[in-house]
Amino acid sequence: MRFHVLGLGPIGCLLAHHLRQTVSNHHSITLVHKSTKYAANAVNPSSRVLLERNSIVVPQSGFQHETFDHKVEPTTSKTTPIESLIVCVKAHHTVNTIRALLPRLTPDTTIVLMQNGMGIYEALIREIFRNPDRRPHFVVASITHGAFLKDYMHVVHAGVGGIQLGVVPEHGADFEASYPHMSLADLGERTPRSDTLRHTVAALTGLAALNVDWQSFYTIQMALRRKVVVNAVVNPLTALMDCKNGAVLAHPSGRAICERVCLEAANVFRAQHAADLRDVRASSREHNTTFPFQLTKDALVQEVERVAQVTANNYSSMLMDIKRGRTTEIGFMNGYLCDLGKRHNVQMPTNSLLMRLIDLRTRIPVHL
Ligand SMILES: CC(C)(CO)C(=O)C(=O)O
Repeated sequence: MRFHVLGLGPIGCLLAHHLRQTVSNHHSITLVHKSTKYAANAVNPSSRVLLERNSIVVPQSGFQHETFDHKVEPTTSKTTPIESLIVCVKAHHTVNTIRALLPRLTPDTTIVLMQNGMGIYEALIREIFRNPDRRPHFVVASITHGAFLKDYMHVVHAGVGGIQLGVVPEHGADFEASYPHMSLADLGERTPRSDTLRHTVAALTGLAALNVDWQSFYTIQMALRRKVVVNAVVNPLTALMDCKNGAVLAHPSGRAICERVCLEAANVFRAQHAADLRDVRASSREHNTTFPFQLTKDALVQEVERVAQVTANNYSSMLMDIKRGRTTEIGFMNGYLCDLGKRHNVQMPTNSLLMRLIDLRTRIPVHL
């Protein structure tokens, strides 16, 4: 089996390190670097992926390296098909990077989406994998680990959380059939196509140190929706105020904004749930008719409070992006919620204002 890790930010390094530690050396793990400069340093025999926890640094070697630059086509020498692609690039780079790797992706490939935000899978389906019969398998994940890069390929695992992953249902296959007792046998009869999915799920769920759970797609969707709301509050507020996550809800104004974002999110999730119910009734499939409590405004506010507290000492990824002059993932956070609002005719004034403020913040160079 050939694993490729695309994007060597904190989560990419964390996963690559634990994968190499866990899976046998018969399986190759290739790190796909964003530029030749980084790849050239990485192929140096002394180069390692460094994982730091509680000030102890553990080096990990045994990787292959490739270059990837989302502005250029991959070179023709790198033509081997990719079996398992673990995508850890920023949400807004995903479509471009995957498009450039397209000659190496087949319907047998399994793609794991590990990013912050929502709407990435939908963008890939809309813009690249339009034909359902030629689509790779997709796995989506929600991650609650806290990690940051100290240096290139040196990740600090600052807060131990977990990874929940779910297989995106595709026509003809219901991967949730036996939930909650899912096993690899539920991934269908053994074919080259189902094997990449089976090996990917087995490898990821084997990463004990990262607390990886395989969940039903419904559970993952719920986790992702709750996480996107947390990000829609914490990320823009910390980026605008230049503060750590713990500070945003410490003042009544921050709490008031949080309440507004959560109310708008709960309203749009409710509208989406009602629309799903109408579709399901029309198709006479079974569906849970009750709106999930976890997506109500109060439950969302509680979740934002919980995460802001657990990650109180962290700098959000959006604040770091702004400090480094990089594009933020706001389009896949508040932007995702606003798009959902448009689709279901729900007003989203606070989310849309936060988007505009972040846009302004990235255009006006302020020295933080
Ligand atoms: C949960 C949170 C806010 C933790 O920092 C995060 O996911 C991010 O920074 O993007």
